[in-house]
Amino acid sequence: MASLIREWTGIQQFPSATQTKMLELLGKLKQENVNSLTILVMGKGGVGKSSTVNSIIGERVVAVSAFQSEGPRPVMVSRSRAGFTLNVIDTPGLVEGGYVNDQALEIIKRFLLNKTIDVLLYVDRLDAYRVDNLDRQVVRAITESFGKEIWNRGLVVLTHAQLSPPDALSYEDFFSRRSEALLKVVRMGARIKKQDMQGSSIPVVLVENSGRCNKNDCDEKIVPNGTAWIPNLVKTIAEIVSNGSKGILVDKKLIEGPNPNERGKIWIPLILAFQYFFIVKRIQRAIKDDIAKESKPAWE
Ligand SMILES: Nc1nc2c(ncn2[C@@H]2O[C@H](COP(=O)(O)OP(=O)(O)OP(=O)(O)O)[C@@H](O)[C@H]2O)c(=O)[nH]1
Repeated sequence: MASLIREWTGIQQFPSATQTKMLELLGKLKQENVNSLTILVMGKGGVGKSSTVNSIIGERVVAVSAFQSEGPRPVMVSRSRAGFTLNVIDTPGLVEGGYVNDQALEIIKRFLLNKTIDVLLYVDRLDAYRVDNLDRQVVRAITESFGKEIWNRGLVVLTHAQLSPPDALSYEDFFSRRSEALLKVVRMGARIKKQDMQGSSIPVVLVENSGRCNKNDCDEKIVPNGTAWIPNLVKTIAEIVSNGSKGILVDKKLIEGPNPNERGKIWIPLILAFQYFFIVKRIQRAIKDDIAKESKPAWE
């Protein structure tokens, strides 16, 4: 890949418990002959995509802003550690002025040309209470760009995970309702039936990018259910890579979609044969019959 690959020094910023788990997971992947991973991060604007990229890499590699981000994106950050290369691609928000930003999608697709997406992180916020038609359209746009199969390699990331649920709901209840609602939208937008999913359904992972994130005794950042979220996210990514589905190679054909001139070409000989046997032949026969019936021309 044409980007600059740097040593993954950010990993040393993690507490040692996290480092150990991460290196173990990378080791396992290497045992399965996976020496590099390309993770695509997508979602609406302001949901925490760039912050999540920074959290995974352990460095401030992409600009984060409470308002609309101005840093150039898509951008691919590549880091290598002990013979393993991690590529994370941050992308611009997919919604602009209440609509799916098709132009951003086009730019993302072209940026990905000849790359293989190993895992898609579809990012949204945990602290949102509704899903709407726009969410479905965003998922549909991703599906139309990369094919339904991308969701076999997809995982939903819910940021802002350190929240107190409203209406006396327990954290687990709130999380399961929010994830179910989002997964339903993803299945609808991707037009996938539950039974069509390879293996189990799309995993949902909690993320808290804030510096004020709670920590456990080992100094690891935890979400309110007690999970150390960085190793958990990496573990889920590793599970997706090993789930038996294939990564998505973004080639020219995928980017340009089916050639409209090719569409329906296969039917042309069939239609011609149908016309010949059922229309031309019939008319010919009718004319012949007509001639045979008439003894004297009508004009005489
Ligand atoms: N509390 C909290 N804030 C977060 C979290 N993730 C992101 N933020 C904040 O949300 C704002 C937007 O975050 P970004 O990472 O820039 O979001 P983005 O999806 O890349 O946004 P766009 O650049 O608009 O596409 C920033 O102010 C972040 O500090 C999180 O998990 N918890």
